[in-house]
Amino acid sequence: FVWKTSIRTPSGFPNGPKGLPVVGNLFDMPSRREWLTFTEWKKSYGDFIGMTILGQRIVILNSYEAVMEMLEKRGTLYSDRPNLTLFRKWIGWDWSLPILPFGDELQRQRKLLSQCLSPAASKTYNVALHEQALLYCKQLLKFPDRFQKHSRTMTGAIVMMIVYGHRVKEENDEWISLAERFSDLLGTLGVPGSHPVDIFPSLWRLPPIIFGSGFAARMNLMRTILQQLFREPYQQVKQKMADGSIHPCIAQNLIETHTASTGEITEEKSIMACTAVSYTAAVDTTVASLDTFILAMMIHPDIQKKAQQHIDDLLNGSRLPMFADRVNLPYVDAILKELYRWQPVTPLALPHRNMKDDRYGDYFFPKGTMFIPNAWLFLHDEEYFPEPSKFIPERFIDEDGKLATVPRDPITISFGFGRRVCPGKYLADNSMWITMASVLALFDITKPKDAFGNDIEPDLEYESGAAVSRPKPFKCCITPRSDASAALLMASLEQL
Ligand code: HEM
Repeated sequence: FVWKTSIRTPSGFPNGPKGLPVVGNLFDMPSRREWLTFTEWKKSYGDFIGMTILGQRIVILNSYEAVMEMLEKRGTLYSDRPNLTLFRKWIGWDWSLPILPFGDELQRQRKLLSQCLSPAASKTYNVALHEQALLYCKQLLKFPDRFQKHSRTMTGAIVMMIVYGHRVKEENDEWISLAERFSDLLGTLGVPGSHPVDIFPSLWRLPPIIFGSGFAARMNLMRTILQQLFREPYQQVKQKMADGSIHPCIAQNLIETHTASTGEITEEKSIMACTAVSYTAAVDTTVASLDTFILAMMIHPDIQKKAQQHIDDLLNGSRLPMFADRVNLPYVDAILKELYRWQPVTPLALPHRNMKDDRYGDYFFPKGTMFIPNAWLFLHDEEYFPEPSKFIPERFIDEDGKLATVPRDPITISFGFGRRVCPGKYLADNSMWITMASVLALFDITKPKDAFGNDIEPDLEYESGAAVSRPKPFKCCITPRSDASAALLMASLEQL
């Protein structure tokens, strides 16, 4: 213990808060909205903040240029992940792509996903995305107060359809319920990497009951659910392929392209793993983005009206927006970029780790250092985004009313970096665009009123979970813009 926690800071390692003997900076680490503290610390420590927590060296990267050089250009060196022993050993999540260490399995899974989620491949899901956006609007029409629940249902339905060709039931879908149960349990485990077994990995050899019977029961339950999520939807795809009832989907595509002439499916475990992780990776992130969209439109009626005007000018109320209209609706895209910038869903991306000693300028980083890129800071840099706390989509529109080319496009920052960049980035972006365009065309989003007719102001503070930042629950009014828009939605749904 003493050896592990008393590793001396090597010369050239960046400065940071002083910390205590043995525990290091354990008590300096902010427990919520860490990116704001790291941004504040930049004033004292600069672009690199070096810390040690119980022997683990950590560097906060407050410099965009350093992130581009280290995580992007020297990507092979900086693509490992911290060793999340609790996930890997106790709940059996060692196959999960976001936590895989750098190596063959990571590369295999990323290659499989890029075959199905490249920019070109992502376009093939546009029909399914459009359909789900319309169904989402139908739910908004029926039960506007439950907009946050509808965002979750829609995103889950998109993933299950695209990944497994599974059409979810409106209520109590077995896979959605299981995946949601797993997400809820995950939320009870605290910040990944903070459990004693993550800090002292050899503890995993002891039974989890040393942390209490409730904890051990949770570990067991999570392990069981994960096994089900890993195997069963995949087996169902194989079954449906055999009886000819499969809907085109990622799992089917991967099975077909990896079936040898002998009938053997090569890389089958990796196919099962990269499909099974999609739900967890996609839902919380996309739902948080949609919540931010609704919130931003509610508190900026002028921006909402302007976007609606653009849509009306193009379509004259004759139909709802389609993907083909995207090029002619740059203002909707500008709103999306501003959402990624204003309240990034993953303000610190996910931590990376270096696999060899390295130097950057005068700094020295020993192998195994954990790097946390402060994406929030890069997206709130006044030099690139004046008045960064304000929601101003016009930053991304040029003099001709087209999308401007900007030096820091938020989409290149808010989905992470280098060889660990989010593989679902294009799918998520397309899904956000069609949902936003459909909602803007059909609904007015306004603040709710109190008993005296006054606007109820939302709490604009965000909650931070394990990696995702999302608005606190809020209320809003979502009403059809006119009788004609409700009729247009019904007509569009009939054409599906
Ligand atoms: C708005 C929605 C989303 C946001 C903001 C987002 C953001 C991110 C970020 C920041 C990372 C970490 C990158 C890094 O380590 O540098 C990540 C990783 C990942 N994302 Fe997303 N994501 C979104 C949606 C999706 C979707 C729809 C999918 C799948 C269909 C997905 C699958 C993944 C996977 C598998 C990883 C792990 C990659 C790895 O470790 O190599 N994400 N995402």
